[in-house]
Amino acid sequence: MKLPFARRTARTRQALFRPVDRENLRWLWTRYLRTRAPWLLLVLLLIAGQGLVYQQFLSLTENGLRVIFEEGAVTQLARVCVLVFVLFVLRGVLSYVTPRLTAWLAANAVLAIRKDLIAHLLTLDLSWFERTTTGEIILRLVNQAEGMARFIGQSTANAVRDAVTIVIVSGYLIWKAPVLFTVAIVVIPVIVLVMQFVSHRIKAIQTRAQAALGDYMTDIEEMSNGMRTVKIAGQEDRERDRLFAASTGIRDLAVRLQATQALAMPSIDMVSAFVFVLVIGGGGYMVISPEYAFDAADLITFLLGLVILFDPLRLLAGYFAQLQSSMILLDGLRSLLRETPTIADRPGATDRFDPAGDIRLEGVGFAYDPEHSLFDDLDMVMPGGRTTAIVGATGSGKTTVLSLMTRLYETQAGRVTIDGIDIRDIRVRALRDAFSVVAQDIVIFNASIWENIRYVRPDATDAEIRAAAEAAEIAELMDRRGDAPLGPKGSQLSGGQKQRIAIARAFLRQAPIVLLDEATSALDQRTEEKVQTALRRLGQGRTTIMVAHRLSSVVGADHIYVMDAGRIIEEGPHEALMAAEGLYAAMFRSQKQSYG
Ligand SMILES: Nc1ncnc2c1ncn2[C@@H]1O[C@H](COP(=O)(O)OP(=O)(O)OP(=O)(O)O)[C@@H](O)[C@H]1O
Repeated sequence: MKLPFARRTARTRQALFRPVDRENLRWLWTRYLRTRAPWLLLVLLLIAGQGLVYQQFLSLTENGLRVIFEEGAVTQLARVCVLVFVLFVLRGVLSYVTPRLTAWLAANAVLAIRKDLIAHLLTLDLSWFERTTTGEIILRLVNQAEGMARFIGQSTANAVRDAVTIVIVSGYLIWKAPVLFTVAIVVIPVIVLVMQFVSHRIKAIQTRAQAALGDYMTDIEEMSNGMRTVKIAGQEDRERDRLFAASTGIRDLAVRLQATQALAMPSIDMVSAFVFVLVIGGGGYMVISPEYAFDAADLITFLLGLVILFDPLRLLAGYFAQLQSSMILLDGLRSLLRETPTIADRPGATDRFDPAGDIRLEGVGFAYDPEHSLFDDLDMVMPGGRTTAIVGATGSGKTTVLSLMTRLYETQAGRVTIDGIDIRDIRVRALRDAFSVVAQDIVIFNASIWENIRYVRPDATDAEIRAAAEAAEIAELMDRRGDAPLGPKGSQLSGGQKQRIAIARAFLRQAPIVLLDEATSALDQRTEEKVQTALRRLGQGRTTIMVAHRLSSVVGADHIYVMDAGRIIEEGPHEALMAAEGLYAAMFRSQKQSYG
């Protein structure tokens, strides 16, 4: 019978503070709190002051009672009353100053945590962002950081205050009546067991509650981003039901969490009632019995002491219950910081390379998902200063080639070189500075066209921005809209207008290598022709790599690669490919027939 119980206790005891919790707390302390140690010490002193106020109060009350019971001098009674009043004013002052100080300390610590999280987040690989939902990110940066502020600040300060009060008042009671106090604390093991049970459950519920909240935020983000599709497909009801279900899930978990946390306090209440019965009985007997030097004033003071202990004990129990939730939040924050970027500067990485040199893919192997490789042994050469085009069926890997060159993804075999230098030996910042990219997924911020173009080169002059806008055929719209923001994600612009902003950015950036991924696909034929001419001008003397479905736009390229399912199936200049009568020639003819 004994063994299973012992095992169970060992397991639950481990659950109260898991090794990871201890490690996380140590991290929180060394990284964010230790430097603030002098302030924390001051807080502790203020808190200890509050605890001492209670002890003094008890001692004064005892004196006051003696005056009443024994001597009956009114002046002495008045003195006691004044002192009690002064004590409570002092406590009032302390309980105003302490939270102000703790709130300030906590807010600063959380600001430091938030800054670290944001800075770390921006170092993570693109692939991490493609795996992680927006909800999970917001959850950490907003909710969990906020929760940490509460944990570090007010709740911990209060808990320390309560603990100090308990220690000081208990110390006083032990000194006054050790036997009676021993009777009172026999119930402590019961409290410990209840707390272990509660904390174990809270951790499990809080983990699920955090996941549910993250999913809910992701659902909201998806719904609001996809509103156009939702409305056209008439799926408002479905979205509503999805969000209702997610909200209901959160409600259920919140109720369960509160219910479990709330278990802590009534358990203390029940136990306290038992303690009072013991103390009134035992203490009363001691007063009545002549064997003990224990009078009515002693008993009343002791009972008052217990009453004073009662509230901090309840609050402390509540705090321990909350602490378990905070451990889950802390681990959530920590888990983000534990993510390490794989694409980072190698030791000794260089800034020195000639971006105008040839770009080569040598025996490149790559897979997004380990089960399905996309490239097995891919070789490509994009000569410096020339225009290379990559064409082929959708999903054949064209955009991925560009992603590997800019190190948004890392090759898993072989290497990519620029001017003969492995791009992994080049500093990531220096490598990316060498590229201007007009990608398929154009990011437009909710600012003016002007500001949107400037984004890629904040130090550009007004004249440079205007020239870029003119080259991209967007200057007229830019003037017309003035400072008006473009709506979230540029929702007030057409696809072609967004594309022209992206092209203007490429003009403004003036980087030595230009990557154009379906750069003009959304433009009408006349605008496309104008922009293409401008792009040819931009590409002069620069290495240009263009991905296009519309083959008419790659006719002028120096070299064309035709891709299929991650392999190069044909290559050469337009004329040679036409003469070869292969896939390219067939595609070109069929497009010519369709578009004229
Ligand atoms: N981030 C990603 N995670 C997982 N798989 C991806 C990712 N990006 C692309 N893929 C897959 O890799 C393959 C190649 O994609 P890629 O975007 O390179 O093709 P593409 O030739 O540029 O296509 P398109 O002409 O349609 O733009 C596709 O099968 C695609 O589903």
